[in-house]
Amino acid sequence: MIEVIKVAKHFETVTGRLRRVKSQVEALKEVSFTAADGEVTGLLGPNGAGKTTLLRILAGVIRADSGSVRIDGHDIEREGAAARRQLGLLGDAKGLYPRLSARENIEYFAKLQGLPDQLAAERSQQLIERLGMSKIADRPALGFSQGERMKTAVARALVHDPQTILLDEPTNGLDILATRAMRGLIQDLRQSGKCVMFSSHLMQEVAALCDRILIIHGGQVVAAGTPSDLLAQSGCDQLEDAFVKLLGTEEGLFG
Ligand SMILES: Nc1ncnc2c1ncn2[C@@H]1O[C@H](COP(=O)(O)OP(=O)(O)OP(=O)(O)O)[C@@H](O)[C@H]1O
Repeated sequence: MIEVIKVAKHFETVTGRLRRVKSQVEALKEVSFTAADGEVTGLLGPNGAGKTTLLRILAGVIRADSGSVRIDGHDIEREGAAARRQLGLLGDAKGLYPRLSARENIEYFAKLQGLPDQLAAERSQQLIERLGMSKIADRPALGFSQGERMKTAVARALVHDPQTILLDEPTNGLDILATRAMRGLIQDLRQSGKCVMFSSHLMQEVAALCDRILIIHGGQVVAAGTPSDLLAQSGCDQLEDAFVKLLGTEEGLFG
């Protein structure tokens, strides 16, 4: 379960060589929500809405300026290690160690999470089978296709069997078959009682998979609820129209 209370985050940027100009980006402005176990929560918003920033804060990769986050009851500031044990993150970078094989990449992360060698090997093998990676499992990651990299990164995020799973644009760059496999995996995770949160700027993707949807725009939650809640809130009878109305712009949603 994820509990977020009034989380805010800004970034400072400096431009110009001769005359340095400082500016500030308010990436998140007092965002609050709860994401439950056994549900898929979609984080929907156009480019630059604050989705990646929010997921990175939830995963403890960057710190919020203010507000609080609890993962399965553990405060990410005060009980960071306990919170991170419950978390699997598929981040935006998906960097793999190029000289290690897919299996070694997965096992290495399992060991970083504190799994003993044998359990790390067993869990890695289970995920390799579940994700249909047997043919690439023992090849070095260097030269992997986008889909192969994605599968390895997903296995790595799930290898310690986390209760809460954060996926940043998990189908980005995947072909139709790989996208369907990813959707199946997300549904299986929900079925087994996990709390799954994933970000997307594609309305169709979120509508197809999510029990609850959080729409963010300009660093703020502009609407939240089940798909039928969103229809009721917007007064529309099509989800696509509801999203546009709640967001106040069509920008970036249908890319
Ligand atoms: N390290 C950073 N330094 C400066 N600004 C940043 C930084 N990270 C994010 N931002 C800014 O914060 C805002 C939110 O960015 P974020 O990456 O969270 O959006 P997003 O919803 O994930 O967008 P996209 O769909 O385009 O990936 C943007 O205006 C972005 O430029």
